[in-house]
Amino acid sequence: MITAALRGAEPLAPRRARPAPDVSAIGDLAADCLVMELETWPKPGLVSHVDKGSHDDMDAGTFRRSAEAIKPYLQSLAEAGARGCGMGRLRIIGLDAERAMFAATDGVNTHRGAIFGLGLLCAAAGARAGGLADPVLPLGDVVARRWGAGIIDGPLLLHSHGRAVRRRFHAGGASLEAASGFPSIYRIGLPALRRAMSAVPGDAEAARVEACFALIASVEDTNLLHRGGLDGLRFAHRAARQFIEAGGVRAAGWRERARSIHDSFVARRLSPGGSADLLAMSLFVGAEEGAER
Ligand SMILES: CC(C)(COP(=O)(O)OP(=O)(O)OC[C@H]1O[C@@H](n2cnc3c(N)ncnc32)[C@H](O[C@H]2O[C@H](COP(=O)(O)OP(=O)(O)OP(=O)(O)O)[C@@H](O)[C@H]2O)[C@@H]1O)[C@@H](O)C(=O)NCCC(=O)NCCS
Ligand SMILES: Nc1ncnc2[nH]cnc12
Repeated sequence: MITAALRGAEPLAPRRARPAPDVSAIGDLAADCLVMELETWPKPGLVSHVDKGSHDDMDAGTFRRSAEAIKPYLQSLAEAGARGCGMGRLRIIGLDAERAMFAATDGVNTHRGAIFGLGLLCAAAGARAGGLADPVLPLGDVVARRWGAGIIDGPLLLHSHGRAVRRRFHAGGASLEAASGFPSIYRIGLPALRRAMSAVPGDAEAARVEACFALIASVEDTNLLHRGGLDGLRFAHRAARQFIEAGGVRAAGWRERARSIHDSFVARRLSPGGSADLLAMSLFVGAEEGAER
């Protein structure tokens, strides 16, 4: 379902006007993007098809079950967007998706952040497919305009690591990212994907690695703050920035360097789950809007 250019060896298609997407395909595409994120290695500290990174309570199978379980809810969010639903309705579907995720993973939090961010982007894609949003408006702007205020004014989760560290470190987290129209996707994730796809055509996994490192280098990831505090966040930013500044996946020996950074995150038990989610969202937006845009 995901575009061949993002999955494998084909070059990107030239930029062109696209027909309105089919609402019924949005949930499948979003779930495919979650699997593409999983199937990216080396990703510092994160779970992949190769290893469990800094985690001992989840592996690739846990993530695959989770992606499959939340797919129908991502589709429901797209349909709700196409019907013009407000944030209250989206939140109810999002909370149902969280319950389905926990049931599929025996209580492990694999995709709570992705349900939130990717779910809102699915709703935006639905609104666009349903003719309720300007077809040339980026999906992030659709989210910010239609649901930004509802996101900021929404109820807080009572028991979340994110809430505690956001208070302690004054971090914005997933809500601010979404309410601001996903600047990390448009300024960092998508440009990195495009840059790497033209530098190493035919290696879509390398492009995903580049985007993952670029995101880790700048995102204020509440998972890193939760596990490593400010020192952990700074360590992650520095290591990922050095990888990108050394040429990223365009430089000879990049895979060994990326693997060694992955090992250094595992040694510190750091896991940038927010950046992993933003990688999946960048793939989704790239496929919906054209990664070459
Ligand atoms: C509004 C919510 C997002 C509130 O959630 P929370 O209060 O937890 O807020 P955040 O701290 O903002 O983080 C939520 C998750 O978002 C990901 N994330 C982190 N930083 C960012 C960022 N800067 N930008 C975007 N996204 C970010 C991250 O999710 C991923 O990591 C989780 C797995 O991590 P793991 O290391 O396993 O951590 P834990 O299991 O928590 O602990 P330990 O293992 O360390 O013990 C996983 O969820 C990934 O997806 C953050 O965790 C939202 O949840 C909410 O209100 N939901 C209600 C439904 C709703 O409103 N839906 C709207 C329509 S869909
Ligand atoms: N691949 C991954 N590993 C760990 N946490 C994540 N959160 C989202 N994707 C993840």
